[in-house]
Amino acid sequence: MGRRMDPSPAVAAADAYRRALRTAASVAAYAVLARSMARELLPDELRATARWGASKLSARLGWRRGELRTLVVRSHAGRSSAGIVSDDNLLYDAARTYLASRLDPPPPDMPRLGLTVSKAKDDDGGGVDGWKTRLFIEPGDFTTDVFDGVEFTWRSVPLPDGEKKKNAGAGSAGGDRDYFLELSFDAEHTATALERYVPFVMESAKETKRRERGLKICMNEGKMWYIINHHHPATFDTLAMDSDLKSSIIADLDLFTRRKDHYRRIGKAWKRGYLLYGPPGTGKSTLVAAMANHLRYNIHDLDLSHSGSNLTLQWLLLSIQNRSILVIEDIDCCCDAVTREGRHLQVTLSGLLNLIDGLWSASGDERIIVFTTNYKERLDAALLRPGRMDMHIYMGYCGWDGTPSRRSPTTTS
Ligand SMILES: Nc1ncnc2c1ncn2[C@@H]1O[C@H](COP(=O)(O)OP(=O)(O)OP(=O)(O)O)[C@@H](O)[C@H]1O
Repeated sequence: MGRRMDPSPAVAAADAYRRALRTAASVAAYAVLARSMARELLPDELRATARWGASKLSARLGWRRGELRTLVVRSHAGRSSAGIVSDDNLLYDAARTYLASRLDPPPPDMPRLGLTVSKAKDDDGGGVDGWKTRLFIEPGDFTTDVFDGVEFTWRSVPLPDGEKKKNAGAGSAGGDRDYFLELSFDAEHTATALERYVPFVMESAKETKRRERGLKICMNEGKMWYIINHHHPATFDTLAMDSDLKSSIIADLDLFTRRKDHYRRIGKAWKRGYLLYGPPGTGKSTLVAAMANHLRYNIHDLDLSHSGSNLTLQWLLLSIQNRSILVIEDIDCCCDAVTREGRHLQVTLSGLLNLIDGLWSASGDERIIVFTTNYKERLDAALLRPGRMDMHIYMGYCGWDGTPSRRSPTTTS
């Protein structure tokens, strides 16, 4: 007679649940049991899918699985004792940006949407650079979003008339503040909402704003940066370059932007250096423009012959904002050179490198420095030593068939 094997704990649990399900008297009891069963028997991914399916089903059947929790997201972060509205609520603006990107293209089940067309202002609020459209939920309406298998409902709620007055003039969004947002979800997912979904909304909005940002190119004269709009059409798609090399540069840039915590952890300034070298006219400046367009970073094109002393240079470097590319072209000949007026430059290469590694690195985040040269072999050893420029990229002429010549990039750190 064969020996009966003991069932595994999972099989035993499944049998016990099946028996209980058969005898469950009510729909509510069935739902509670099914949820416990899923929690114990399903792997994480399946559980998320099951949760999503269950929430869809419950929405269709009109019954709620659990208690509904609603977070109220107002346009301002609080109110002083005098009743005056205080700082902007960053989540409110981020949620509007995030929802606008989710509503474009408009979902078929939302026949009515709000639309605004506004001037696309440059970052510094200065010049106007075209216009942008934005879709949003009309007051009284709602939209749902599924994140990690959990359903989140965003509802736009009009402010009571009395509150509208108090809000008038607060912050930059004007009439947008005549309503607030409600974020509702099953109360059991409160931790997911606060710890994962809200940060996700904030990050997504940040990314959208980054993509919409108008770019600048800044050129120096004395202590000043002169700023013009940057509309260079070059992108990685238009750049003629070996495809593997191109992909490795894009991957390197993308990794850099995501590694804030990594740089903090290892105690290094969040910056990355690229040395572009190769004959004249092979696309080094074009590559810088493509990098700026890809990252949505401003370019600071530093001409050392216009920067005077180390002190002026220090001033210039310190006034560069985060998310910028600092470019110094023809680095082989711009230090220790002579200006057009015949004066010797007071900037030395070691002074420049010290400033970049020291003060400049300590004064900001997420910055890229690019040196270009036609003659890598003429460069000072201090510039080529490992860790100084993180990636050395050769830009060569195209071959007869139009394929660019290639050398593997060298990564020095
Ligand atoms: N690889 C390339 N892909 C696309 N366009 C290119 C490429 N190389 C050169 N060009 C075009 O040739 C012109 C000169 O290119 P660019 O100024 O970028 O070269 P460079 O290497 O920076 O030159 P220099 O060393 O003299 O500064 C630009 O108009 C650019 O559009």
